[in-house]
Amino acid sequence: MALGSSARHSAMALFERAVVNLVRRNRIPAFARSPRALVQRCDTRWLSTSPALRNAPDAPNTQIFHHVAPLRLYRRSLLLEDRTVGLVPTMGALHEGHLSLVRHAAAENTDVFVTIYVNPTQFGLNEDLASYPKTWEADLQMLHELDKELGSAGKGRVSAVFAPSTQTMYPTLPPDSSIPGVGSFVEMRPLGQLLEGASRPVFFRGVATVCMKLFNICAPERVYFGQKDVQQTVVIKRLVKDFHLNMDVRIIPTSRELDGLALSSRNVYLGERRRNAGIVLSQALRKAEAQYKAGKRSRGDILWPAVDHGDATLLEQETMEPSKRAKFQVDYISLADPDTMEEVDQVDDTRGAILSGAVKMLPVEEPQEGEELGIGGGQIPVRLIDNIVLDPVE
Ligand SMILES: Nc1ncnc2c1ncn2[C@@H]1O[C@H](COP(=O)(O)OP(=O)(O)OP(=O)(O)O)[C@@H](O)[C@H]1O
Ligand SMILES: CC(C)(CO)[C@@H](O)C(=O)[O-]
Ligand code: BAL
Repeated sequence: MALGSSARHSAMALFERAVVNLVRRNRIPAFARSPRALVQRCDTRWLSTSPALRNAPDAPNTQIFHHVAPLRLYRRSLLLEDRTVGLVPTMGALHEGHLSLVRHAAAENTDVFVTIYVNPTQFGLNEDLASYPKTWEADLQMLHELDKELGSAGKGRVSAVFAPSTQTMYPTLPPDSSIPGVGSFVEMRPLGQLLEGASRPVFFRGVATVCMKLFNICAPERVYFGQKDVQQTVVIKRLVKDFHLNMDVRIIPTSRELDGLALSSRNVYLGERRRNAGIVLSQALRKAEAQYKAGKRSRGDILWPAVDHGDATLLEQETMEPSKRAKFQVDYISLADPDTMEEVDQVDDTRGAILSGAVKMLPVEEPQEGEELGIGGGQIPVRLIDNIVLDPVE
């Protein structure tokens, strides 16, 4: 008999409670208390369905979860075995940057949970939610390959992928992306309204809210975030501190292309012309960093070469033929305090600072026959962000 979705959820909750009670009262035999045995009855999917194959060293090891109850059950069973969980939240469309987070998580934990969920509440009403890249099968394949590699290296394994629906993540529907927004949200003010938050007003409300949910569901010992999204890392650290969340936050260095462009899921929309021009941001930030390394501490001294480089590159593009150029808008170049992301006039040597920037790559003009234009034919505007940490000086 098919159950309706709320009946299924209640059944799952009852099942979970029953199992936990049995485990507490020691009524579940040892073999059945293994994480795998416990979740096999739930609606999870293995990358391999054969138990014999799963036990081989390079066998598919990762379970896919779409619902909260079975994942919680699995998490609790890991706890009973003194295993630790490192959580890597993502929006999918995985690339080497994401894999680097997983590798770091596997080096410090017995089990890595990767979440794949394109969270609607962090996208404003006019942002690119609808066109955000979705590459589910390729993502699973990448995680599977990485898990095999981790298995042979004797590291922690990618034991769970959590890919919930929006109904699961937002039980009180619908999720709202409007300002001020109706729903249950976590917000950090003014931190979430600065820089990225100024251009994407609901972004950090959505990020903090969905991460709070993911943290509550997965109960990890450690959470892993990329340095590329620096303001997001500050928001997450604040979330963990202000809400007394019992987990450590790890920040992993930005993975880059050889020329310095930060890897990003949205890069697939750039195409060759915009990709070549998009390097302007990382170049500009490097110029400002060089000033800091040369002993400059005032805002003007540090930032002017970055702003100058942006202006000069833009001018260069504007004087090219429309069929060759890639125009962009600089949203901001910032020099900010590492804990508050508020702009600073002078860098305090004991605190250091964050150099960051955002540019919007505009749709390409006069696309050419045979030109590599990226997904969307070069017509989807692409927001690029990047940053450099200016370390405190001893
Ligand atoms: N180049 C990178 N190096 C290190 N971490 C990264 C990199 N790109 C993304 N991450 C991290 O991966 C996690 C998931 O990010 P997300 O799925 O949004 O990918 P993304 O590449 O940042 O996509 P987007 O195009 O939305 O910026 C975040 O913690 C993010 O900071
Ligand atoms: C942290 C995150 C997964 C929340 O949706 C997202 O903002 C991201 O991928 O950086
Ligand atoms: N990596 C941040 C997710 C976003 O841009 O929505």
